[in-house]
Amino acid sequence: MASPRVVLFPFMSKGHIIPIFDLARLLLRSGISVTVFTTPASRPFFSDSLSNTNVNIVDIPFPQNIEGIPVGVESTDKLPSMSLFVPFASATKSMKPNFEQALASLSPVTFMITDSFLPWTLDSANKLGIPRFAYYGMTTFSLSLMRSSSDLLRTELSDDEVFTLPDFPWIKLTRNDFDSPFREREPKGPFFDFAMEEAMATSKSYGLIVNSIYELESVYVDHFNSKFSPKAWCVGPFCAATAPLQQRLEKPSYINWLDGMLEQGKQVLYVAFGTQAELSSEQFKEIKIGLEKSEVNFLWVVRKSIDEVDDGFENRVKNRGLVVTEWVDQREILNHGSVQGFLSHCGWNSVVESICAKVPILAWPMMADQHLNARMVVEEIKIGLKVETRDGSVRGFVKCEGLEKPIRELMEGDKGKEARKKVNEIGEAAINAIKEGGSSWQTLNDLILELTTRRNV
Ligand SMILES: O=c1ccn([C@@H]2O[C@H](COP(=O)(O)OP(=O)(O)O[C@H]3O[C@H](CO)[C@@H](O)[C@H](O)[C@H]3O)[C@@H](O)[C@H]2O)c(=O)[nH]1
Repeated sequence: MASPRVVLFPFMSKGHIIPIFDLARLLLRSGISVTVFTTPASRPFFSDSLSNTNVNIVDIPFPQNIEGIPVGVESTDKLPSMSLFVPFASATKSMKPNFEQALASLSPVTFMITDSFLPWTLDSANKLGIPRFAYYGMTTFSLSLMRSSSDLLRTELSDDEVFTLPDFPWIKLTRNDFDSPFREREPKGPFFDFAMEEAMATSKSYGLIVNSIYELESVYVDHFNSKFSPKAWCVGPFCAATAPLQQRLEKPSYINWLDGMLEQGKQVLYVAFGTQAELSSEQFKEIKIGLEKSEVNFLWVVRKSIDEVDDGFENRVKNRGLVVTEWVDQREILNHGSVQGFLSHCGWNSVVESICAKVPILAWPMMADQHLNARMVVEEIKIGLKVETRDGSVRGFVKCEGLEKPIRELMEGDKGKEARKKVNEIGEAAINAIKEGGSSWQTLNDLILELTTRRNV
């Protein structure tokens, strides 16, 4: 009998594509044939990352002539501004005819996992009688809190007024923990309409795939699955299925730099804010001062032009700090022996990667689900500390002092030590979850069995 075939279709954003590469590896390991959909400009990224696998890669043209979006931009990290997200995401709808044509030409597809940001793929799945799972880059912790808070957020609560939820009385939340437009009293606008379309398609899908681990958020997985549908399946951490590093002639210079730090017995703070967060110039300046004053060794990946950094800063910190403007292998950095802390925006992939590398986090959430992820990191699973905002509010400006103190605490203080101990324990459990007999391994097997039996009925 031919092996089951699964179709994967990530949204065109690095934070959504990268975990799907690892999910493909997890599925291959379970004897599944995998086809991944992408667009021509992203194809090289796919074929490089999946080169040592037999994943079938299909590219379909990305829509052209979308107002405001430069020609050739096929991934959100290349957008001139995140304000173009909705036109970009909405434009993907016109890929539907090509997607359906390619889908129909594949051998029978057992099920498909498509990004929740591609809600129109549900219709394609239904037309061809294929069960669709929506991939959410979020935790069930965030999903449960978002859904359970929606009524309270429609009341007169002020932005930083603390409230709790009857089902989770131990978590203190504020309106500011939720991103716009969801935190508004009367949410509306193009992004809200898009999110409603996404939620509607998800509610009619077969299930939700979550890049998390049952043990990490069992209360929230159980809550979600008892109150909402469709069912959320935690089959992560995907990154623990990552391919071993390939042989290479030369190491990137930042790895050589980290090697040097390790040889001198020095600990390094890794600083990176993902692919989407937009930092103001004022905020950028405070980071430089905070890093300089903290006196720790650091590797900072910036998405801004070097000119904004190059005011003598690099020269002043040259013996202990490295600023990198290129795309880096974040996992290799996090797993480097010298890296002992991560100043992170708490994008969910970064959190999972830090957990698997057993590196404690200094949380500085900026947008999307990041504030809720930061609550999970600091208050729920206690694997990190938080930067301090000037006025103590959730979204306040962070002055250099609000960075300097917690950076030192994370790298050298008792609270950092506790967080490091906790991340070691949780990291070990997370890595074990996808091994034979682990919770995610079992959940994925159950899912495959349910779907293959269903198809054979
Ligand atoms: O130079 C770089 C920069 C990033 N990465 C990788 O890119 C991914 C980034 O993902 P994430 O940390 O989640 O950040 P964002 O790209 O900003 O994530 C978006 O998507 C996430 C998943 O849905 C959300 O949790 C975030 O809030 C949202 O901003 C990670 O795998 C990183 O390892 C690299 O390997 N090299």
